[in-house]
This record gives sequence, structure tokens and C-alpha cells, in this order.
Amino acid sequence: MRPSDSRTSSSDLSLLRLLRPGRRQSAALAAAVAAATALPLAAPQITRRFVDDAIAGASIRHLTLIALGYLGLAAGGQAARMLTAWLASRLAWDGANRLRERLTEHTLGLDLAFHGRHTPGELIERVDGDVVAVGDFVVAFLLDVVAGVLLLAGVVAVVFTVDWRIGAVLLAYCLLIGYGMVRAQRLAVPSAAGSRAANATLMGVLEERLAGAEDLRANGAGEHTVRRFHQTSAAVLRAERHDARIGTTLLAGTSVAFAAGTAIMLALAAWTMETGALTVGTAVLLFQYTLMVRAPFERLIDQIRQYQAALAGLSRIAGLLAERPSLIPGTRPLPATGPLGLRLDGVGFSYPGDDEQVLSGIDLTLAPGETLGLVGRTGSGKTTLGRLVLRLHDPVEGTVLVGGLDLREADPRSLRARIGVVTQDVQLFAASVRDNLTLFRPSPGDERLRAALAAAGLGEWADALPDGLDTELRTVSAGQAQLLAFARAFLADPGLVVLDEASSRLDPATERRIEDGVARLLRGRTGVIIAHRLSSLARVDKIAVLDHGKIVEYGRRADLAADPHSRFGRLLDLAGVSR
Ligand SMILES: Nc1ncnc2c1ncn2[C@@H]1O[C@H](COP(=O)(O)OP(=O)(O)OP(=O)(O)O)[C@@H](O)[C@H]1O
Repeated sequence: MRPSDSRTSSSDLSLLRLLRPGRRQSAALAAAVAAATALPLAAPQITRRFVDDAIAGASIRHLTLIALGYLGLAAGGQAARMLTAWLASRLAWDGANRLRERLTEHTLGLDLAFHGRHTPGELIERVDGDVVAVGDFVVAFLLDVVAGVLLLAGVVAVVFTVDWRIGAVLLAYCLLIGYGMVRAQRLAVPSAAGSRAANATLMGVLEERLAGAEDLRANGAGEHTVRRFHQTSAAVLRAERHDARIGTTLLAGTSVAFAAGTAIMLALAAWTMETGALTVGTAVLLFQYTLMVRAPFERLIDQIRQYQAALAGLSRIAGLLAERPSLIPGTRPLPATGPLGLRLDGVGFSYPGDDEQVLSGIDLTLAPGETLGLVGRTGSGKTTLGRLVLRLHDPVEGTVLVGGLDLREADPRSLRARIGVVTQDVQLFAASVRDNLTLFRPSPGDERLRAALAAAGLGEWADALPDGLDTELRTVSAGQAQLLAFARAFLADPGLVVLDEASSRLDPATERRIEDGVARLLRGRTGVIIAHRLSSLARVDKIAVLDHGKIVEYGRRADLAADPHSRFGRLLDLAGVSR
């Protein structure tokens, strides 16, 4: 798998295309931003008029009219700001949702090697936390950065028209503060990134511990788990405290800078008034404009921090999108109907990033319709072999051929349709029985679903469901979960089935139902059964005994069972299963 690049690049920015709104929405937003900037800019002009006219002895009526005009302007400005906020947040949500969908689809398409390296919690933080950070920034950027910069430019321009000398001082002052902010931004970069990374780790740990709650509780490990969790939380606290400290320092610094700026402007206004160049109203106007500079700058400083979070999020999102499945999909379809033959030629395998050879020199042949029982001690490589047959990994050596086709050349869609799997840990979802059977694909019709359930031995269970197939699937027993997984396999109607038998003990009645289900599922199909109970291998055609990743015995079941010296025969004797 290609490693992700942590730096922001042009491909990161192309991601922003997903956030881009439509033309009409953009135009509406631009108009709202323009109004939200221009209206407050006009307010000090009204104040100046009010002060100068009041000093000149204007009538109360005249002054009231000016005051009402001011009120109207203030209300209009506020309304424009609210409209901008509403439009911007809507656009950001639309964009963030598009990005989220794209990420979810991409992440689900990545192979097991990737998912082995990243916890679900970490990925949730990426698909949700980072996307929200980016989305928030887009809103804030439109509201605070664009509107703020426009307002600043407007204030400087207006002050220039009043008195160019004061305008020049204000411009120099703004540039100085702007420069200081850009410098300060460098301080904020690592701290924001550190805080988000610490949060992603926390999410990963939390998700994993919650998923394993049953085992942790049963083993009385809750207290220790919480202690470890506390350490991870402490790392988050440290990172966030550091981040907050930098933020507060930046804010305090700007407060001092603004106080100094206001004092300078007041002194300038007093001086120009003394020389007779300005009226009192104009001095008030300048004072008001100086005050107006503060808010956009403060918001910009806040945005620098958000910008860092968004930038860090954006580069992590881009990193995730840059991950490519290491399994290159082929294009040739597997035979569309009938049982599929299976052949493994000199197959060797080790997990990515692990030197240990998990499988080596595996040769196996199954004619269409034949069944193979895989036995061997725990850790001998049975599940791994099943994963290679499903092409969840590619072998490091040799080839896996299904239906005469090297799996590397097989079209993944036909591969998933023609090779079925029933795993030990059946994953059920908090969704309807129908969705659990179809795995959220369009339903093929109730009749087929019910037939699949009946074939799996769940016919009566399904008939008793209160809302039929729309019943929300609540807790089911381990046996029922296995049978539901069979029903999924019946529905998919594959030509080759890999069955990783549940290792947990089931009651004898359920076990018999499962054995019947297995027998029905394998009828007319090629099957590989990864067996933990030798009794379930009564009807298979062939047996392969694995030991430390190698086949140490392979042959027809009947021959091996009849051979008094075979390993399989001895295993049967040890387990008390009749040969
Ligand atoms: N995702 C993985 N990454 C790295 N190593 C793995 C992974 N899965 C399994 N292994 C290693 O591969 C070896 C074979 O494991 P595998 O699960 O295939 O054995 P198994 O025979 O199916 O065991 P069991 O009967 O307990 O299910 C073991 O040493 C195991 O530690």
C-alpha cells in the first residue's frame, strides 16, 4: 500500500472541489457577504453627521431621523450577517457530507492490510472529525476571513479619503498586525496538528476498548483498561492545553496591540483637530473606524487556528484518499454458473510488514463440487489460507486459481459474487433482517429472502418475526447468527464457499441445525471448511492437515480415515470421533 504523504499538496487542494457550492448558491453568498461588509462601513459616516449637526445646533427631528437611519443600517448589517452565516453553514454541510461519503466509500474499498494498520476509531475521526474541521473552516473562512479582509480594506480606504496621513498610519498599523499574525501562525501549526492527532489516538483506543467490553468485563480488566485510557486522555489534555496556551497568548498579544493602536489614532485625531483640519464628528468617525479594525483581526486570529486544524485535517483526508488497495483488480470474470474448481500451486504467504512465513509450499486441488476440510492446530494458517482463496490478500509466492482463473486476474465483482464466505465472527448490523441478509444491496424480493432463510434452517424463526423481514435485528444467539450467515451465502448463491467454522461450543440441537445448514450449502458447490470440530468433517471429500503453515497430510477423507497411521486418523481417535 502506498504510504500517505503528510504534507499538503495540490492534490489536497483538489479535494476542496468536493466542497465547492453551485453557482447560484455562491452568488447568493457573495451578495450577502458584500452587504454584511458595506453596511457596517457606512455607519460611522452617520455618526459623524450626527455629531457635527448636533454641535451646529440641528433640530431634534433632524437628529432623530439621523439616529433612525443609523438604527436601520445597524439592523440591515446584522440581517446580512445572519444571512451570510446561514448560507455559509448550509454550503459547508452540503460539501462536508459529499466529502464524508467519498471518504467512507474509499475507506470501505481499502483492503485488509490497511484496516489492520488503522483502528476503526481512528478512521471515524478522519471521516468525521477531520471533515467537520475542514467544513467548519470553510464556513469560517467565508464569514470571517473574506468578510474581515473586505471590511479592513474598506475601513482603510474610507479613512484615506478623510485624511490621507491618518489613512497611511492606519494602513501601516494593519500591515504590522497582519505580519505579526502570519509569524504567529507558525507557532500555532504544530500545536493544532498535535492536538488532533492525540484526539485520533484517543478515539482509536476508546473504540477498541468499547468493542471488547464483554471480554474486558468478563476478565475483570475494566480497572486497568480505564487506567490506560486515563494515560491516553492525559496526552490529549497536554496537547490541547498547549494548543490553548498558544491561542490565549496570541489573543493577549493582539489586545495589547489594539489598545496601543487606538491610543495612537486618538492622539492623531486630537492633533489634527487642534490644527483645525478635522471636525469633532470626523474625530469620532476615525475613532469608530479604528475600533472597527479590531473585530476582523480578532476573528482572523481565531481563524488562523481553525485554518491549522483544517489544513492538518485536509492533509490527513488527502492521505487517506491517496491510499490505494494493494490488490490490483483484474478484469476477467469467473465462470458465471455452477461449482468452481480450486487449485493452489506452490502458495506461500506472509502478512504485510511481517517476516514470518505463515504459509509455504501449499499445493491443493479441488474439482468443481468437491469439499475440503482444513484441520490443524491453532495458528497453523487455516484462516489465512481461507483469506487467500477469497483474495483478501495475494499470495507472496505461487498462485490461487478458481474456476481455472488466477485470482489476480479475476474481476473483483464476479469474484465477490461467485466466492462466498461464512466467517467465525458473523457481523450483524443494527438494521432490518432484510438489510442484514442483503448487506444493504437492493432486495431481490421477499420470496428469495425467505427461501434463503428456510434453506439455512431459519424458516420458522423468520415466520415468527413481528414485522416480517422488516423487523429490526436485535440480539440473536451465536447459533442463529451462524445460520443467518448461511442464509446470506444461500442468497448470494456462490460456486465456491469458504466456511470458517465457529470455534465456540453450541448446544447439540443448534450444532445439528448448523451441520444440516452446512450440508445444504455445500450441495452442488465447491467448499473449503476450516474446521475446529472434527465431527463436522464427516461428509467432506478431502482433508488437508496444516502444521506451521505447511500441509503435512493431504488426501481423500476416506483413505486417511482408513489409514491407521495417518495424522487425521489419530486426530479422529483423540477427539473420539468415529473414523
Ligand atoms: N492479520 C494478521 N496480521 C499478521 N499476522 C497474522 C494475521 N492474522 C493471522 N496472523 C498470524 O498468522 C498465523 C496463522 O494464523 P491463522 O489465523 O491463519 O491460523 P488458524 O490456523 O486459522 O488459527 P485458529 O485455529 O486459531 O483460527 C499466526 O501466527 C497468526 O499470528
